[in-house]
Amino acid sequence: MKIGIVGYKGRMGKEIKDLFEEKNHEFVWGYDKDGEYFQETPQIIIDFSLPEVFEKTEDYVKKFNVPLIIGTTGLQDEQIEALKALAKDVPVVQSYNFSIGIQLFLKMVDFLKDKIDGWDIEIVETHHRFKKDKPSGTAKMIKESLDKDVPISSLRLGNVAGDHVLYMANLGEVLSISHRALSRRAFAEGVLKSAEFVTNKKNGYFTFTDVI
Ligand SMILES: NC(=O)C1=CN([C@@H]2O[C@H](COP(=O)(O)OP(=O)(O)OC[C@H]3O[C@@H](n4cnc5c(N)ncnc54)[C@H](OP(=O)(O)O)[C@@H]3O)[C@@H](O)[C@H]2O)C=CC1
Ligand SMILES: O=C(O)C1=N[C@H](C(=O)O)C[C@H](O)C1
Repeated sequence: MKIGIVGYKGRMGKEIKDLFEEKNHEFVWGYDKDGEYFQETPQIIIDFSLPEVFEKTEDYVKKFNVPLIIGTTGLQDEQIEALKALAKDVPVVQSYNFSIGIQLFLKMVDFLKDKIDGWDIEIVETHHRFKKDKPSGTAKMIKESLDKDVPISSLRLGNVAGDHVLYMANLGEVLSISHRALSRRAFAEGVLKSAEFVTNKKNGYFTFTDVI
């Protein structure tokens, strides 16, 4: 497929471009801080950038009338609503984490959440020093799936690709679930799966849970 990437010069943008090209897909369009790269109209747009770029992404998706895969974190509620509106016309896949491991993590949370009433529960996320948002989108997803207002601690250390730990403790024991992304490849592979997933869809709002 012919892909377009918003944030194509960034860490995730480059990882996604590399993986798609390894799989014989073609990078034909991009948008980044210094503007547009245009070789051809893309068949899909992938956005890993910043919430402030969202309106541009929205405009380009409408202009090209193509599916959107969006992994940018820190989106405002109105931007999620705008994505849902966009999904009436084109397929949209939105997730704050495109790794398989975090999907399994969320399933474990779903299994545990009504069994830990009265326990102390805390989320700790660790990311590279360049990450702009805090707490991570994934930590927010874990909190949301717990249906509880639990504290989140954020560490910004070196070049960590993405660690999330959920701690649960009563007076006698500590239980934890943890996930570590060893590189950004794990997220890029989820993006590729999502791009394949939307190829036969006309429209609709999906998360990565729907994809796997
Ligand atoms: N859902 C998931 O699985 C994952 C989500 N993410 C999220 O993806 C996003 C990108 O992460 P990452 O690649 O590490 O970040 P980067 O900062 O490396 O990439 C973002 C890119 O967007 C560019 N950019 C900044 N401002 C603008 C602008 N106004 N217009 C156009 N482009 C702009 C940046 O340029 P410049 O560098 O010059 O500022 C950069 O090239 C983040 O929100 C992150 O949390 C990350 C990993 C996995
Ligand atoms: O910015 C990152 O790097 C990451 N961001 C996502 C998040 O905020 O949860 C996903 C992953 O942990 C890497």
